[in-house]
Amino acid sequence: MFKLDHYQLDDRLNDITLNINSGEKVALLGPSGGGKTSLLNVLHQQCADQIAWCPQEHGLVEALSGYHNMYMGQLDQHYALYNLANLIKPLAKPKQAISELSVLLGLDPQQDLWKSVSQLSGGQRQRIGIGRALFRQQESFLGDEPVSSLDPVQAQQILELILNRHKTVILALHNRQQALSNFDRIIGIKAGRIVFDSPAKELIKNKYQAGLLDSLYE
Ligand SMILES: Nc1ncnc2c1ncn2[C@@H]1O[C@H](COP(=O)(O)OP(=O)(O)OP(=O)(O)O)[C@@H](O)[C@H]1O
Repeated sequence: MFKLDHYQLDDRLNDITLNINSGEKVALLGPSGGGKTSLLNVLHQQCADQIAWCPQEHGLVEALSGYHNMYMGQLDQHYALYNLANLIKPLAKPKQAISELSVLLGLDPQQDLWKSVSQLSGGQRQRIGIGRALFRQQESFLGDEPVSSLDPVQAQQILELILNRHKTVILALHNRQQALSNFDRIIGIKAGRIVFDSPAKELIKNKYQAGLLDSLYE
């Protein structure tokens, strides 16, 4: 589904060979500046219109409400006139769907959805960005540290929501434990190279493999 063969991107990514199949749940781990975002961007570009995409910089429109920012996830799936009508007065169907989604994200559908996003906290904005990606309703979700601003309980709930709603998930994460306990496959990236690509269970039970994970951050 996602395939790279000795891929090079200036000095950001070096000799990346990678195959991620439909149905895989993959976490990208590595130090800051290691290349996780660069890799996600390249994978996203391979089939952008079929992906629920949650970048680190959410690119929310500050002046618009949380509702309208979440709706943007489906902007390319509707006619311009439908989008315009919904901008002027939220339409019943997306309003219902986005309200339900906001509850699952721990947002108040009466309050938080209707403030302009410039009035929301960092964690609330992050959840609006996740909501926009979820609202795309695609089989694959790609996200760059999507739960980094959330408390551990909420982060876990939202990770599960993302994992349960998508067949294929690829997330860059900073939290090793979140990666090991929720994902099947872990890819370690450092200085633009893949340092290891391993089943999570091997990293947990095999001492040599666990050492690889430690060395990623040394
Ligand atoms: N647009 C760009 N043009 C050139 N180099 C870039 C660009 N964006 C990032 N880089 C460089 O590429 C390298 C990898 O950055 P990248 O953002 O992919 O890492 P990361 O693992 O996602 O880091 P973080 O965890 O801090 O988000 C870094 O050295 C960074 O300075």
